[in-house]
Amino acid sequence: MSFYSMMSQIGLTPVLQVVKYRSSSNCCCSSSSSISETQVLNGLPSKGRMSSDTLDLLKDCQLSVKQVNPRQYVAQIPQLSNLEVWFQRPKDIVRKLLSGDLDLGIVGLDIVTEFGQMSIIFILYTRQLPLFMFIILCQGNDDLIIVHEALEYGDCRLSIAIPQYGIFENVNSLEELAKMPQWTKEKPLRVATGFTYLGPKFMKDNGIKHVAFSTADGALEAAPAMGIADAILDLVSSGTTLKENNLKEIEGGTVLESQAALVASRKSMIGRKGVLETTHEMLERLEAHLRAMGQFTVTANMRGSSAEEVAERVLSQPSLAGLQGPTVSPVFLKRDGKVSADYYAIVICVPKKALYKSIQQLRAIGGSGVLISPLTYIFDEETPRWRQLLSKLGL
Ligand SMILES: Nc1ncnc2c1ncn2[C@@H]1O[C@H](COP(=O)(O)OP(=O)(O)OP(=O)(O)O)[C@@H](O)[C@H]1O
Ligand SMILES: O=P(O)(O)OC[C@H]1O[C@H](OP(=O)(O)OP(=O)(O)O)[C@H](O)[C@@H]1O
Ligand SMILES: [Mg+2]
Repeated sequence: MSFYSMMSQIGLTPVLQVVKYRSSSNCCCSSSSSISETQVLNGLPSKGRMSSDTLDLLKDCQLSVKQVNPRQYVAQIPQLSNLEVWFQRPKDIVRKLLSGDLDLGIVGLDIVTEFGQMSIIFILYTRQLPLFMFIILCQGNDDLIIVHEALEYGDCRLSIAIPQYGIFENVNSLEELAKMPQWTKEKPLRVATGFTYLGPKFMKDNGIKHVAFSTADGALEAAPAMGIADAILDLVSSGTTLKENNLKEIEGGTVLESQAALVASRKSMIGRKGVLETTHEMLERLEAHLRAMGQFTVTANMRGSSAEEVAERVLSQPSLAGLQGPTVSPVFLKRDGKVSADYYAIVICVPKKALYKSIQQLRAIGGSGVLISPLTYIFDEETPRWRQLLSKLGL
C-alpha cells in the first residue's frame, strides 16, 4: 500500500511535500524557480539582531553585500560573481538549506540545532478536522554541514529560567527544579519556549519526566508572571531581560551555547557546480579575517651581534614566539664609510590579550621603538576547517 493511500484510509490526505530541489541539482522534483542554475544561493538574516552584524562581517572580509534597498530580498556580492544573496528569516534559511532552495547560509547555531533536524516534512490535511498537521518523519539530518562554527558574533545561550520568587526562591539548579514535589503527571512543570525540538530533548536527556511545553514567538519572559508557564527556555545574552522580569538561570540549565555560523548543504556542495569553490573562498576570507582580529603586529628594534642571537633572545620569552617565530632583519647603518648592522628589526604577531605582557618582555630583552598596528588578514597555507569539510564530504 502506498503512503498516500495508507494516509487516505486514516483520513489524512498529503497535499504538499515540502522537500524539493532546484531543477538542475540533486533533483527529486521540479520547481518553477526562476533562479539561474549556476548561481550559488546564500541565505543571510533579513532582519533582527544578526542581520547588520552579518553584513559588517562580510564587509570586513571584502565581501560587501550590494542591496539596492532594505526591502529588496535579493542582493549581490560583486567579488563573488556567481553568488546570489537571499535575505530570509534565520529559521527559513535553515529550512531552505534542507529543502535545497539555498546552498549556503549564515545563522545562529541555536537555529541550526533546532531546525536543522528535519529530514522530510509532510504537510497533511485532515478531512475530519479543519487542521493542517505537520508530521516530521525523520529526525537527525546530516545534510546540513557547519562549515565555520564560530563567526564571533551573535553570542548567546539557550537556557532554562525560573522565577526568583515564590516556590522557586531557593531553587538554583536543574536538579533542584526536577526534585520539586509540585510536578506530577497531572500537574507537570510548564515550560514556555520557541525551541520545541531542543526543549523536550534536553528534558528527556536529563531524565526530567513531568514537563509540558507551550510555545510562543517572543516576549517569553512574561509567561511566568502571566501565569501561563512555570519556567521558560529562551536565549540569554546579557541577562538583562531575565533580570527585568524577575527570572533567573539555574545551574545545569544551559541547553547550548550559540554564535553565528556558516552552514552549507552537503548535497549542494557535492552536486551543484561552483558551491564547493564558493564555500572555500568564503571560508578562507572569514578565517583570515577572524584570525587577524585577535592579533596585533608588533615591530621593534633591538641591538644585537647577529640575527640568530637576536632571534634567540626573542624566542626565550614565552609571549614573543609569534605565529611562526619572529622575522628578524638587519637595520643597516653607514659609519666611517662602512656599512654595518648593529640593530635588528623584529616583527612578530601577538595576541591582543597578551599585548602589554609582550611589550614588557620585549623591553626586558632590549627592545626599543616598539610600533603596534592592527592586522587585517592572516592567510595560512590551508585552513584546518577546509580539511575538515572535505573529510566530512568524503572528498
Ligand atoms: N539576546 C541575544 N543576544 C545575542 N544574540 C542573540 C540574542 N537573541 C538571539 N540571538 C541570536 O540572533 C538570532 C536571531 O535572533 P532574532 O531575535 O533576530 O530573530 P528571531 O528571534 O529568530 O526572530 P524574531 O524576529 O521573531 O524575534 C538567534 O537565532 C540567535 O542566534
Ligand atoms: O539576555 P538579553 O541580552 O537581555 O537578551 C535576551 C533576549 O533577546 C532575545 O529576544 P529579542 O530581543 O530577540 O526579542 P524577541 O523576544 O522578540 O525575539 C531573547 O529571546 C531574549 O528575550
Ligand atoms: Mg528574537
